[in-house]
Order: sequence, then structure tokens, then C-alpha cells
Amino acid sequence: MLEAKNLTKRYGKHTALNNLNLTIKPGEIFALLGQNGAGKTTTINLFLGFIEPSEGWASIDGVSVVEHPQQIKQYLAYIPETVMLYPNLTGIENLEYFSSLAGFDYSKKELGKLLSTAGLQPQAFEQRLGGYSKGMRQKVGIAIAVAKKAKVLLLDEPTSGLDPKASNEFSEILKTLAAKGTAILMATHDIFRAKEVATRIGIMKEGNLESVLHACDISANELEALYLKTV
Ligand SMILES: Nc1ncnc2c1ncn2[C@@H]1O[C@H](COP(=O)(O)OP(=O)(O)OP(=O)(O)O)[C@@H](O)[C@H]1O
Repeated sequence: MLEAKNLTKRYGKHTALNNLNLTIKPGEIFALLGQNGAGKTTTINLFLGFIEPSEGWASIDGVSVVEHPQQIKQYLAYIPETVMLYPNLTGIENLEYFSSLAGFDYSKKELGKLLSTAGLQPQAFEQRLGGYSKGMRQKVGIAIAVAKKAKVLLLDEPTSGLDPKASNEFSEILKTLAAKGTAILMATHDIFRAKEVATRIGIMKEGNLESVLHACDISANELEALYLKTV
């Protein structure tokens, strides 16, 4: 479970995130929408412990991000817009390396199964990452998250630049992970993808979480209209 309580980040006089109160339960996919500079990445970076809050706190399963940064790293997986992996290693070698860093020792067969579950085609397993498409790299990122048994998945613009098919596959994988109990927070500019994949959607403006909706209560067109009205 992800929790933010009065979470605030200021840079000098500028408030990047203002008094965020948010709980994301296991099995939930929460999509954060908002214009450039709304505070989406700041929110994710506070959960990751990349930056410290000015006020309030962020926690994962009740464990404070600021007080227990090492413990938090075991709980979460992060998929940025471009997943950073080793281009000279193959898909399976990257997965092996990153899961061993997290303390897991998988057999080749288990690693292959993890990559398959993330949607990667078997012929790509032994190919170097340098030749992978963005969608393929995202799948290795997902496989790493599953290999780490991450309770929480943080994603920053994960589908930007993916073609519609890859983006759709990615959404399906997120839904499968959520169904297994992962709590997912995803920052995105893609209103339609947010409506399609998320259980709840938050719209941010100038550091404030202006509204939170259940995806099932609103059509994509209504969401777009509300978004445009809010930002
Ligand atoms: N290191 C920093 N120093 C000063 N201001 C910062 C810093 N990082 C972010 N900001 C400011 O905080 C605000 C929120 O930025 P943030 O990156 O969270 O927005 P965002 O919603 O993720 O935008 P985008 O969609 O462009 O990624 C912006 O006004 C940004 O300029």
C-alpha cells in the first residue's frame, strides 16, 4: 500500500507538490494526470526517496520512505519513461543481474518464464538489449518488478512513445500485476490509456490534486472534458 500524508515539496518559494493526501491499496492502479509541471514526477520521486519532502510523509506498507530508504527499495519497482538497462547484456542477463541485486537467484528457466509473463517473445531473450524496441525494454522492466516481488510499482509516462499495440499489451500486463495484489501509481499524459487501465484517476494542477475519480464512473470523453476544464 502507498500512502501520502500532507506530502509537500517546495523548491524555494515554488510549491511543486502541495499537501497531497493519497492512499493506493494493493490491486489498485492509480493514474495521475496533469499538464507539464503539475507535480506528477515530484510525487513519484518522493515515493522513490529520490527527493525529501518539505512537509508530510510518504510510506509504503506503513514504512516511511525517508526513515527506511533501504527497506523501501526492496518493496518497490520503478519504471521510468525509458527503462535504463545494460545494452550489451541480453534480456535474460539484464533480468538475472537486476534480480540478483534484489537478492533473488533464479534459474535460466525461471528467468525465461518471468520474461514470457511480461510479454517478451522467447526469440528476444538472448538478444542484446541495445537492439530492443522501447516496448521490449519496458517488458524487461516489468519482468524485473515481478522478479523482485515488488509490492508497489511506480511508473512515469510508461507508455509514451509506445505504439498502440505495445501500449495496449503494457496495460494488460499492469492489470495482471494489479490483480495479483500490486499497488500501482502511474503518471501519464494519456487520458484514454488512464481511463482504460486505471481503477482511479487523479487530476493534478500546479502541485494540487484537484480531483480523484473512479475510472468506472466516467467515460473517456467525460474524463477528457473534466481534464481540460481542470487544467
Ligand atoms: N529540482 C527542481 N528544482 C526546482 N524546481 C523543480 C525541480 N524539480 C521540479 N521542479 C518544479 O516542480 C514543478 C513540478 O514538476 P514535475 O516534474 O513534478 O511536473 P510533472 O507533472 O511531472 O511534469 P511533466 O509532465 O513535464 O513530467 C514544476 O514547476 C517544476 O519546474
